[in-house]
Amino acid sequence: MLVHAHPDDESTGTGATMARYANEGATVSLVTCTSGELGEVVADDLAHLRGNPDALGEHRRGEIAEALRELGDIRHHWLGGPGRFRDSGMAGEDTNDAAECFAKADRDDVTRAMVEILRAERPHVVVTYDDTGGYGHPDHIAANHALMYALGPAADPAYLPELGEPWDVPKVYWMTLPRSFVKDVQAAGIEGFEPFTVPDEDITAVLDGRDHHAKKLAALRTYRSQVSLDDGDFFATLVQDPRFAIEHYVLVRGERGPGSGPHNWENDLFAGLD
Ligand SMILES: CC(=O)N[C@H]1[C@@H](O[C@@H]2[C@H](O)[C@H](O)[C@@H](O)[C@H](O)[C@H]2O)O[C@H](CO)[C@@H](O)[C@@H]1O
Ligand SMILES: [Zn+2]
Repeated sequence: MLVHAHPDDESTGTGATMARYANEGATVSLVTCTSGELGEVVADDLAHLRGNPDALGEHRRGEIAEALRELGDIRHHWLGGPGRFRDSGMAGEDTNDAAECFAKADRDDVTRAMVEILRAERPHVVVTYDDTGGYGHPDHIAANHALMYALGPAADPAYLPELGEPWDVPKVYWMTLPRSFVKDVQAAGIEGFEPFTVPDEDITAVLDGRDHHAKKLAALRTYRSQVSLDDGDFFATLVQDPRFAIEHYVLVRGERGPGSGPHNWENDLFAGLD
């Protein structure tokens, strides 16, 4: 199970991982916390969505449905239901304080909604952002908190038993990028990734999803409101590189399974589970 903040985050950060496990017949579920109502609309033929959060949210809900079909058989949940928690906007924007935004949502409401999904899906592995949200977006940080604060209650038989049988998630990973990745892409002229990386020795798992790079690209292409892969900017250049389908994780809960290479990286998130 993967927990992401906005439509398109799942494909950008973990699309190849999702495609690999869906291809292998594993049960892959996704929790998206907001519909991304405040995103910048990059496609001029979608200009009518600019300044119309409800319309953009509805449009992005359609985009993610199409994107997930490109990745494989993915079970999709909106945290609290579609539109329940709304996009908080980029860090520092006034919208970060809007009553209905995800970053300001009531902790009990968020935990209840996440526990309901955790107990329904009973995932052996859960993936989300690190506690910086990857790049500091309030909704990404809130998504990390939504999962991490729900792990205890989900496993507690005394917590809202009406939400289902308790479930203790065996393994949790946070997504990240190794510092070596930056050196690789800098050689290709792609700058700006350094702040979002960790030392290679801090990585615990690497999923080489290059066999699924095409699916990751196809999923990203469905997000026309947010992503243009043909404008030659650094992101468009990055995603075309097959190395973009190599996805890296740090284990933050559970036992590390067998690995390989100089840092003994796991190459399977289910490593060590029976
Ligand atoms: C990848 C991601 O998390 N995107 C978020 C982010 O989008 C950025 C935002 O629209 C900003 O104004 C742009 O300049 C930047 O290029 C975008 O990546 O924040 C949005 C608002 O919270 C969110 O909807 C989008 O999914
Ligand atoms: Zn996001």
